[in-house]
Amino acid sequence: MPEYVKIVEVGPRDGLQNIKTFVPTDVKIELINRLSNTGLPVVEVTSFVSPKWVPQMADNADVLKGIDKNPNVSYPVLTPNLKGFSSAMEAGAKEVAIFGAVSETFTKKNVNATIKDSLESFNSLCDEAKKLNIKIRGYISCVLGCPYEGKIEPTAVANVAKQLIDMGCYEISLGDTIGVGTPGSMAAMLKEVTKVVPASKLAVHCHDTYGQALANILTAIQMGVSVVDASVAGLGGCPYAKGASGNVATEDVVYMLNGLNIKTGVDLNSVIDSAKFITDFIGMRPESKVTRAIAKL
Ligand SMILES: CC(C)(COP(=O)([O-])OP(=O)([O-])OC[C@H]1O[C@@H](n2cnc3c(N)ncnc32)[C@H](O)[C@@H]1OP(=O)([O-])[O-])[C@@H](O)C(=O)NCCC(=O)NCCSC(=O)C[C@@](C)(O)CC(=O)[O-]
Repeated sequence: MPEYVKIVEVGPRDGLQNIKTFVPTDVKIELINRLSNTGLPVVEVTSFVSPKWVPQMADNADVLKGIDKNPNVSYPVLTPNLKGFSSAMEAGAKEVAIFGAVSETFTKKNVNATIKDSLESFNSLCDEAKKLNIKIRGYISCVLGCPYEGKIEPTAVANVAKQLIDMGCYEISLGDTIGVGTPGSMAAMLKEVTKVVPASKLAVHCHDTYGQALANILTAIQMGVSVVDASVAGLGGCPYAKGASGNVATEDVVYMLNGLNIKTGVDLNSVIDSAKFITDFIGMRPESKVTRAIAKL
């Protein structure tokens, strides 16, 4: 087991992107500022995607420019293409994330391209990013199952992961986009992917649709993965993945890792306060069982 696990907070982006009512820019900024003071090392801020496709992220530049940048925190943003990349650069991004998938149908629905074309487009984006010394994180969606195509072969995940690493991604986040994985399928997928990309360059990004996220994360950690994506209050879901529900809650991941004596640097109570802040605003109960138990909600 690792001594330290890096938690990548995706709530302000993945958590909010699927919420239909527009969350005002100042609320997004306040959420990110609060999360930045919890000890989280990475807070994904927003996406520079088409506002027609994801209206909730239309204020991307204002959010990125408006937050108080904590020098101990990285603030990546999603960029689907060169247009998004150049807007992200204008707004001062220092790290970007590209997002591929292993399912043709999902890729068409999510970025309106084939897998091949989307990877070619990401390759051009990576060339630009490397010229500017911008760090690039790579996502792969549907690694344990696709809402449209069902079962996904681990070798297909390994193939895309290798291509993203070769493009210059420093880390690949493996997304169980619709939360259908189990410790069994997670282990089988990681066994294949680690043949071509070392576990030290992998992260897991688990949605909790079937209640398997913590078990899947523990499996990944036991196999050498030490980066875990999570979303405050368990908010989240890709708008282009039918049936996607929230990400694993950051509070639940921190609680589990605390119990394993694995350091995260994250203060659980501060994350719970951030979870209450955003769920009070949205008018929902936090999905996190830890927050519900501790805050008696
Ligand atoms: C990729 C596109 C843009 C293609 O969308 P398209 O419609 O094929 O794009 P296009 O190139 O034909 O352009 C159409 C219009 O969009 C504009 N446009 C084009 N690009 C941009 C941009 N970057 N920013 C702003 N505007 C843009 C472009 O200028 C044009 O404007 P118009 O002339 O009609 O006024 C679109 O499909 C898109 O934005 N998709 C993003 C979908 C998305 O954000 N999904 C959620 C994130 S992925 C996820 O959640 C999964 C993850 C990462 O969490 C991991 C997991 O859980 O699996």
